[in-house]
Amino acid sequence: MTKSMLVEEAYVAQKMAYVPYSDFCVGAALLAKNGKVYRGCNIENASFTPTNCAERTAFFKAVSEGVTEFDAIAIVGNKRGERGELCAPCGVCRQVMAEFCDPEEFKIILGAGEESSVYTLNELLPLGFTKKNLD
Ligand SMILES: O=c1ccn([C@H]2C[C@H](O)[C@@H](CO)O2)c(=O)[nH]1
Ligand SMILES: [Zn+2]
Repeated sequence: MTKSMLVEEAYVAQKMAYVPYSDFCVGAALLAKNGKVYRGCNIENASFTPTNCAERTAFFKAVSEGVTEFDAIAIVGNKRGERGELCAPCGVCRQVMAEFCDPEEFKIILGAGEESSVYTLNELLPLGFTKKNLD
């Protein structure tokens, strides 16, 4: 599974975004260590706060099927009809990543068209609070 293949999977996921309030469509494709890809889209709600980001949709699909080890996630996001800019994960999604992913090994791939940038969790969530703090 190459970087660009995973970004393409994120674009497939983005098509399912349920976004009647923001019109901001996000897709994520989470690559598990077992080789499976879990796709997620954002799902909004009239009550706003129940909205789930694409990244967490992908994580919760995987974890709810017993899969908890991951290599990478690709994320794409843009307003409907606009050309994609890089879409970085929100703080809540970074925290969910920190629960399951190695801060240096897990790759966060932000895609926009043919372009992509890769980050580690340590770069996007420095000094994070994790289960290590509870030991
Ligand atoms: O990384 C992000 C950032 C935002 N959103 C969603 C939440 C909401 O539906 C819309 C606007 O914030 O985008 C995501 O899914 N992932
Ligand atoms: Zn989020």
